Amino acid sequence: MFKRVAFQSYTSVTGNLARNAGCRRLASTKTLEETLREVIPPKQEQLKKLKAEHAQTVVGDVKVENIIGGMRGIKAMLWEASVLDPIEGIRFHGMSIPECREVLPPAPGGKEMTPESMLWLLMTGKVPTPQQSQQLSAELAEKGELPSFVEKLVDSFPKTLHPMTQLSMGVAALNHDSAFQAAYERGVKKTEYWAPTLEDCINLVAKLPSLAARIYRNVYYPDRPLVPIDRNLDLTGNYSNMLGFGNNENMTEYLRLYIALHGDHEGGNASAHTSHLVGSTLADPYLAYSAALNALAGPLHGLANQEVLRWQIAMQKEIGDTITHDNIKEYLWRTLKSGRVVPGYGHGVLRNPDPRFVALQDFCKTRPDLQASPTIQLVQQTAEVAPEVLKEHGKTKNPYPNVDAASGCVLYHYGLTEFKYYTVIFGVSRALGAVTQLVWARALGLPIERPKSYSMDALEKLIKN
Ligand SMILES: CC(=O)SCCNC(=O)CCNC(=O)[C@H](O)C(C)(C)COP(=O)(O)OP(=O)(O)OC[C@H]1O[C@@H](n2cnc3c(N)ncnc32)[C@H](O)[C@@H]1OP(=O)(O)O
Ligand SMILES: O=C([O-])CC(=O)C(=O)O
Repeated sequence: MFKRVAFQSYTSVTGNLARNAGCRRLASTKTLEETLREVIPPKQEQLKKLKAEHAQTVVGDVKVENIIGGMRGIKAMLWEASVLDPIEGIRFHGMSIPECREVLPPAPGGKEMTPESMLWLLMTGKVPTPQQSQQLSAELAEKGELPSFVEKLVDSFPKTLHPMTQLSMGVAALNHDSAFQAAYERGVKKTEYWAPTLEDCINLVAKLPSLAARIYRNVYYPDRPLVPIDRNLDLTGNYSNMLGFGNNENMTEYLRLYIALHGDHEGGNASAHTSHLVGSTLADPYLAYSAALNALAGPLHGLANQEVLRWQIAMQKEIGDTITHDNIKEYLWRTLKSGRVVPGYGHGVLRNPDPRFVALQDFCKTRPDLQASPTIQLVQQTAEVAPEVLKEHGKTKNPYPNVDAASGCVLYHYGLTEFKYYTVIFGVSRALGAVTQLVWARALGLPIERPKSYSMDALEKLIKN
């Protein structure tokens, strides 16, 4: 059994939410930048105080196992937008996923929180009003078009180039118009860095759907014309439209939830950390996020959602129509005995089922068409069997499903069957957290990242002394 209930039910949190939302919600219709101008000074003060009063306070030990174990467990980064609890999962400025789904404004006519609302929460720590969220949608739609040289660049890629490589290259090329880089060349003061960084970050988030949709069109449907951005739609409404799913409101709602949910997972995960590391050199946000996408493209991280679907479909083909727990168990053992990992299971920090997995499953549970889907049923049944098998296998510290176990099957059911594209959607999402940190790192004046490394000989010498 799970160690603790991963999160409260929607209804049980509603009472607290009204209070939380009330104290966080702004009465005004201030823009994102205006809101940031208000919330940055107290945070700068908080950091100053931490430095002055606690610079020498010890918060943990570093053991040899941490050094050789991928720095697992070392508390070593400042990250404002979210904190991951191994048992409860992610909290965005203290708010759980069900709480966010309850209070973050949806798109007009929709029910799911939008990525814009999530971005606002991540950046400011405040729940936006519906007007603020829609104002941000309008700003993103206005800035969403790609420069024509980036369109030409992306159109020149071979169809066989992985969509994640294309996304990373397209994002890097956007730095041609970086406001931060131009401001740096002009000699802008350090204390002013965050404003041009924010400008780049908003532009990046705005342009990601056009870039990602263009890659989808080029690779899979080269004869299909690309739909232009509709200034009246939210970010995901436009993305879904450009992908060719604009007439499927359920798919658009799923994408809103998916993109909002995958937005941030504290700072230590490989993509977020990469963005922060590269950004700490004062490389502009496009270069920092392009690097992050390369980390996301690894199969132990974001590419796992592609691998999960590939693996589940192969399982489906092999098992045929008689899907039983025993058949699934046998398939799981074959995967493990062949020396492969079970994609979508395990985690570097989590020690319970991922609440993002639970939220995506919850989306399926409320829709009979999704419940009837054989692929979704297979994913659900695998989640019932795999933890016991992985426990018996005895290696992974977390035998439960992570978000990638569930994210692809709904896309597949709605007709987005090209697995190699799945991580691109993750890439559209992860920008929310990465850009938030880039803005805050500049606002707080965080330094270049430079941990100390040791060779094994140097480590042995250190141990002897
Ligand atoms: C959005 C995300 O990035 S979520 C993660 C997506 N990735 C996946 O789903 C891929 C499958 N999972 C994994 O490979 C791992 O669980 C990771 C990469 C997520 C975490 O890695 P770690 O923190 O090193 O996991 P952990 O400490 O539990 O690993 C211990 C051992 O269990 C193995 N293990 C971990 N998860 C699995 C798994 N799902 N299947 C089989 N073996 C596993 C590890 O490979 C490791 O084996 P080793 O001692 O032979 O090297
Ligand atoms: O936190 C991690 O290491 C991996 C993960 O789930 C994410 O980045 O979303």
